[in-house]
Amino acid sequence: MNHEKTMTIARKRGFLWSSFEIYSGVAGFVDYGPLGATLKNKIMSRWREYYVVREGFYEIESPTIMPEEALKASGHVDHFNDPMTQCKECMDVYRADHIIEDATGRDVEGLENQELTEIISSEGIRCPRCGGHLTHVWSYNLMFQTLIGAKGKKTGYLRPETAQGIFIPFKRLLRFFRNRLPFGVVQLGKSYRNEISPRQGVIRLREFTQAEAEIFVHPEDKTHPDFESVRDDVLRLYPASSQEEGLEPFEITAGEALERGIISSEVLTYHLCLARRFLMDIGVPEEALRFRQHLPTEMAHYAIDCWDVEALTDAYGWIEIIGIADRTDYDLKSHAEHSGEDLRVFIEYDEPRKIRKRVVKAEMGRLGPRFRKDAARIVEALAEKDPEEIEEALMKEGKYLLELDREFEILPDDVTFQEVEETITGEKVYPHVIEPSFGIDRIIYTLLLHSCVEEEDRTYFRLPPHVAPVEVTVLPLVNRDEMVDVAVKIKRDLRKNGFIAEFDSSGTIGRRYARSDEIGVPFAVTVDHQTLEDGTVTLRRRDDCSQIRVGIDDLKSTLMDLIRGC
Ligand SMILES: Nc1ncnc2c1ncn2[C@@H]1O[C@H](COP(=O)(O)OP(=O)(O)OP(=O)(O)O)[C@@H](O)[C@H]1O
Repeated sequence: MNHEKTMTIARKRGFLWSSFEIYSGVAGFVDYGPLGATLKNKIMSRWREYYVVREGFYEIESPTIMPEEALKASGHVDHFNDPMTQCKECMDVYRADHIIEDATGRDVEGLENQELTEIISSEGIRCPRCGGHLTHVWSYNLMFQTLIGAKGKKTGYLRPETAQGIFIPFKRLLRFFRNRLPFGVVQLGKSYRNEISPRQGVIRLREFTQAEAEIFVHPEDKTHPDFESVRDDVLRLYPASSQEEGLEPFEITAGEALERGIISSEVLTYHLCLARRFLMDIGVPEEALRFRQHLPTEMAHYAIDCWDVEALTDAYGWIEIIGIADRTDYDLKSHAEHSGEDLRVFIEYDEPRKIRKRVVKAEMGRLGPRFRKDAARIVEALAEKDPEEIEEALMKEGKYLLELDREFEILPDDVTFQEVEETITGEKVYPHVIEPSFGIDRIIYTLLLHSCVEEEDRTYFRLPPHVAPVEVTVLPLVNRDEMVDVAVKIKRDLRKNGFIAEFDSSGTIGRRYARSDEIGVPFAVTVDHQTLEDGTVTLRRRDDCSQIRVGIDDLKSTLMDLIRGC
């Protein structure tokens, strides 16, 4: 369906509104109206059902404001930038890569600012609004900065992604999962990015909702215990090589994509399949989806493999709605380095292993008299050090400086080096992280766009019953008191039993059906003359307008099967 028509209905019927409208609005913010908020909650509940209930991951909730140190460690303070340019005449700002892509059709993601500046100049690209000249390109950090505390001495940022809130308490999470890999943790919530020119409505917001899973796996074991259940799923893939050669996406089973090495690991392939299943479950048609692999120029240097789930839109072409990446050990390693905490996991071997290693032995007879009360801790610290480092310093410099709370000078005769055999039971490793990162707002946009159906005499959202914001409308055939009373009672009874039911008695029955259809209500119950005689009602399906008669007493169980059975 077409963007304009879908958005008109979405606005009119209370799904999505521009925020702060009475104050002229602010780009990049959106209000979910009553139906939009219910739809969003249902989609998020469904997501939880997939990832928390079925996959067995656990959900956590961390603050949306984060201290600078944490985002410095994650790389966001220094690198979470977009290339920006400004019109010298009207002062409007633009994302340089987007403006070039729009003007030339070239994909320039990953190019340096200098290269972008040169393209703008050589292609004669001007301000799309007023035709003015554009400035050189510079890096603009996307995070919203704030000050923490009454004296405002500590710099903080609104989180640009929910993921970091999972990496930071990793040690506690590891203990919660009894020090065993693999395990998965999810977080759903708001993220904030001060996007340069959010002109694309709900798909480029400054405040948006993410649902992210961080799955911690052994770096040498990227299998998935349930891979067989998705092996035959068919994925539409657009690998980097096909993009580079100008080829089209193609369909392939998950099993074959893995065997041919198109997707780097079993666990990553499994998560591509799971994302596809989830999207189809909530009503996004398969034809509107493809999996596009990141090109080497756009992939983060630390990642092994990244795939964007993209959805087709008439207004914006293919848009990324989910990113699924193998982020290796990058995040945990950098948080470990910046915080000084050991964020590795001890992996026990199946069988203990014997190893030979070189150790340093301190000569207490020499160190004792010289360092007295400090001698014991010096001996302990030396045993922890890398013997090669000490040996090299002693050979080259004639001394080794041991840094504790102060410096201690160790001389060649203070230590000896020995080869010993040791039995070790395991080793410490940084887990690798598989990250499916869902943008809930873009998914809702895609769902509304693709479920909006225009037929001869009606336009409606064909939302699956389990995600439709209103599940059933109860209507009296005509506005006679007896029928209205029964209809109101049925609606109340359905609400008490957990159904989202509405009552509608305004206009003709045709208008009521049309209104109910338009917002995607999958079922309508009509109280008519026969109801008053035999206690049955008509149950009408939105999609094909077919009707069946059901006893009022059976209505709940029938609806339960129809809605929850999906
Ligand atoms: N400004 C935004 N508005 C709405 N959703 C967003 C926005 N930025 C990211 N998302 C959503 O969060 C998901 C994961 O975030 P990620 O950091 O991978 O996005 P991204 O690659 O930076 O997106 P883009 O390249 O479109 O800016 C995206 O797939 C998208 O659905």
